[in-house]
Formats: sequence, C-alpha cells, structure tokens
Amino acid sequence: LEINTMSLDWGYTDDNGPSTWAEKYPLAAGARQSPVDIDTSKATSDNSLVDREIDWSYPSNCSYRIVNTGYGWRVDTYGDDTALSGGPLSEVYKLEQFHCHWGATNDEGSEHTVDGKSYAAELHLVHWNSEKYSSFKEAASQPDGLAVLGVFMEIGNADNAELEKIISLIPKIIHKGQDSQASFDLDFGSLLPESKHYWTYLGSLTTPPCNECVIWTVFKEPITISERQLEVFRSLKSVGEEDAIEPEEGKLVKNYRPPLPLGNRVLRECGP
Ligand SMILES: CCCCCCc1ccc(S(N)(=O)=O)cc1
Ligand SMILES: [Zn+2]
Repeated sequence: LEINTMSLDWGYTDDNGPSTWAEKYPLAAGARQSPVDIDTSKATSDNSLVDREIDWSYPSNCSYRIVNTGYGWRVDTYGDDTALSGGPLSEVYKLEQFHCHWGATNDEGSEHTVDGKSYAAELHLVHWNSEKYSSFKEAASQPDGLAVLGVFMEIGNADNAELEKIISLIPKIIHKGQDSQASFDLDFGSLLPESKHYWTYLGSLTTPPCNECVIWTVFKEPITISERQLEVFRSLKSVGEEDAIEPEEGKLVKNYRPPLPLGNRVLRECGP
C-alpha cells in the first residue's frame, strides 16, 4: 500500500517547520546550530582576524544550473575556478552553490538577525574545503567542511541587476524539481556588499540534516533587492507539477529558520 502523502519530509509550514525538524533530524537539536541572533555587544574583535580579510575569486562567465529544490531556488555552480580563503578560513574553499532565504513579508526573511533585527532576505554562498576533503558530501560531515557567506538583503527601490539574471529564470522552475540550464556571466562581486566587514562563528546547515559543519561568515553590510524581485521568489512552489493543487496553494512564501542559541560559542568580528 503506497500512501502518497504530498507533504514534504520537512519544510516551513506549521506541521513540518523548524520546531518539528529535530524529530527526524536529531542534529537540529545540537549546540552548534545556525542561524543565530548576532548580538553585536557580544562580538569580539581580537587580533586573530586583523588584516585577514576574506578573499574570493569567482569566474565572470560560467554555466550554471538553477533548480527548484522544493525549499527555494538554488544555483549550482561548477566551482572549478572559484576560491574562497582568508578571514576565519585556514584552507581554500570552492563554491558549490548559492541560494536564498526569504519571508512572507518584508519584516522577516533573513535567517541570521542582528540585535533582533531581521532583514527581508539572506543570500548564502556555500563553499567546501577542497584542500582537506575530496567531495562536498564528505566535507558536509566535517566540522570545518563548509564555509558559507551570508549576505543580508534589504528592500531598495532599484532592482538588483545581477540577481535579475537569476530571477528571470524563476518562471521556468515554478514547480519543485524543475531546473534550467543557463550560462550567464554572473558578476559575483556585485552579489556581495562593498564593505568586507563581517561577523564569524562556528555553526551548522540551517536546513535538515542540520550538520554542524559550517564556518559562518556574515557580512555586516546588506545588499538591496526590489520588492518585485522578492515577490518573484515567493511565486515558487514547494510542490511538483503533478501535484494537482489550487493555483494559490503550495507557494513558497517563506523558507527561513529562526535563530538558535549561540550558547558558549565565540562570535568574532572583523571591521567596525
Ligand atoms: C549531506 C548533504 C548535505 C546537503 C547540504 C545542503 C545545504 C547547504 C547549505 C545550507 S545553508 N542554508 O546552511 O547555507 C543548507 C543545506
Ligand atoms: Zn541557506
């Protein structure tokens, strides 16, 4: 007897959201979870990060694949000539993918918060330690396996031109499982804020399986996105094309995990 329950294994609704994840994904109840509220009064600016700025090099023209994961959009990069180093990192990390988290309204949506303040969305650039490990999957099971850059997004009047290249593909991946191949010249530099000032701490994946394998670096300065662009994110569906549901049902209006306790972890900052 096959029960075709359309409901996702985990998600962001009341019956499968963050407060239920630990039932099926025990790591979600760990002491090194992400996101966290960044209490700026707790941030220490010791000399360990002084003039160790974060360095990245991303290709300007590359082929990408954008996919609807059922939890949002994700751009898979073929991270051959990408590199992230410096800051809190002891090795060189390669870019694996990037994606975004958002909320149903503009006063929520980011995963990390700053002194309790949420931003409208948060971009995550996910890298893995290719110096020490032989695959992303292997790295995702190691305490220093992944390095994720978090970029806050706030609502601005103008469209974000770089994001527009991604947003223009979203109508092709409205349903879970759909993907679109595109080779566009993405200037990652403009997906990142001008200031390289950041906070850093040891944390986890913010979605199941919630592995505690991430060295987090969250930039202090947000980038901007327009309301229209954010609405396009919210038009994504968490169900497949074959799941016959009402047109307005299954929309991914929010996909962020609220903050978890920092506990006795150290929060470091670089730059004012
Ligand atoms: C063993 C396979 C692990 C797949 C992990 C996929 C994943 C990557 C990044 C993030 S996030 N939101 O912390 O950047 C969440 C999940
Ligand atoms: Zn994420």
